[in-house]
Amino acid sequence: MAADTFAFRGTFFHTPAYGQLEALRDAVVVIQDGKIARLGTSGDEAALMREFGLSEVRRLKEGQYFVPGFIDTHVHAPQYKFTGTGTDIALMDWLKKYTFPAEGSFRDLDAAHHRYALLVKRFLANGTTTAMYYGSLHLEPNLILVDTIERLGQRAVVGKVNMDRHSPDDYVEATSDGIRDAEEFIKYTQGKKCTRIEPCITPRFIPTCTPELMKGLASLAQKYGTHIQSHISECCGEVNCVREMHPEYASDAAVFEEMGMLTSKTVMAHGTLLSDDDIKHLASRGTAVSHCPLSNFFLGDAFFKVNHALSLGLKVGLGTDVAGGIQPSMLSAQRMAVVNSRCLRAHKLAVSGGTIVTPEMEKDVITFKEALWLATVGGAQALNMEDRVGTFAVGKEFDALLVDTSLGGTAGPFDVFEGEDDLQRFEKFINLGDDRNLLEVYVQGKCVKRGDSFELEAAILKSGADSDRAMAAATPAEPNAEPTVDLAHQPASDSPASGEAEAEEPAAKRSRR
Ligand SMILES: O=c1[nH]c(=O)c2nc[nH]c2[nH]1
Ligand SMILES: [Zn+2]
Repeated sequence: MAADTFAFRGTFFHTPAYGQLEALRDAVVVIQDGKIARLGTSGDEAALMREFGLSEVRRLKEGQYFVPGFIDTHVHAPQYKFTGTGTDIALMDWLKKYTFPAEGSFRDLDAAHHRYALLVKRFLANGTTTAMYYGSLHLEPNLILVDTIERLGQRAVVGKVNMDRHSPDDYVEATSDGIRDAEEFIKYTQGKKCTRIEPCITPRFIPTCTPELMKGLASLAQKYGTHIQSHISECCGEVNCVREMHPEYASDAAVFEEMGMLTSKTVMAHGTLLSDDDIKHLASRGTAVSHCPLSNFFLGDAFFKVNHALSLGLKVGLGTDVAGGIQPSMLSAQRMAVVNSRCLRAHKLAVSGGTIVTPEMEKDVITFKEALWLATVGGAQALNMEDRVGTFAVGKEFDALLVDTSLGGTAGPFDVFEGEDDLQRFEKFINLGDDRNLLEVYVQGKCVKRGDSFELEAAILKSGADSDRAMAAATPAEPNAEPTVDLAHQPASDSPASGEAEAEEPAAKRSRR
């Protein structure tokens, strides 16, 4: 048996169609070279073992299931630092007060290294096998983010943030520098030839980007075939600001269209204030929206209507939008998507002033099955990865979570009672589960997290190769003080005393020697 060929027998849950939860029971799945090579039934087991030279097929225990890995289509990597705080103000002030200072502090590359290791581990532990990340403005911390993702085994689309106006003096770039650094970031990321990691063009949002910058970035996206991400029609403050800045365009979508930003590899976050015409326009370009329900509750001012957008042909994925969204978990995002849809129904009823729930009101409601589809297939579509991930099918890469629903009592987040079938157990996991239920996390057929161990990093550590780097990453120093970066007065090459991580020389520094 080839070392990279193995098989499982058990129940695999996935959502091949919107709202359809399929349980492949007593299935035998053979994984070879990271991909699903065969998907059979228990009756095929002996033949599959012979065909692939397998000496064993691992059987899942009762209450254990596989589900496709979750795909988070919108995360601000540096904002993980303040997730769970700063929830008191609207977007434009929130950016100034919390976000820009936090992102700027990643100029301290040791801190960046330490924080990004914690971020990627947290997301993998919560079952996010693929993430579309916003990085920060400065080039070097973004290279560290890419290195960290590579080392820990996550699949990701990563962008260096660009912003050349209406930004703080110490967190802004000249247009030409921004385009140059974005290109350097793309080359660095593509140069790794890591099939799990793809670069992305990332103009922060229209208010902080000149047309010249956006057009230059769109050319780069075309030249290198990259993804694009930004924010669109996200809240009243942003939309009103864009209308003032660009009275010649009817909407954010019209601005992005003119800048060449709407492609079939573009993901726009939020879209709560998109008109039907905008949605149809995005759909005609193959552009997706990342629905970020929890963040929309805090910063978005309005509901994104998932079912309505899908009915207009839009691609829709799900995002945590850390840190506008305060929970770094796609299980939480799924629950919030359901709650969002129920709020929409309640809102329509309230507006009607009556006590009759009409079929029209019901149309917006989604269940956990639709939410799971958004977190897997919808995300895969948004990232143009549908042929690779999102469901269990022959030829797809094995990105999967081994879920255990049998942790009872205080060892787990929920209890299972007599007579509950596997569908009920699985629904409990989606609605109540957390990282404790995730025994193993697979990306491209590799177990990247098992129990408390991050397996790729542990292997580097064990092999002794690059051991200083692996050691530092495996045991990051705990922060004991706020970094004292004063971006207004400190040159980029300075290393401010941060007290966070001191052990490792940042990979980006070394890689550029
Ligand atoms: O939720 C958000 N988070 C951000 O960082 C951001 N920047 C622009 N618009 C944004 N929205
Ligand atoms: Zn965002």
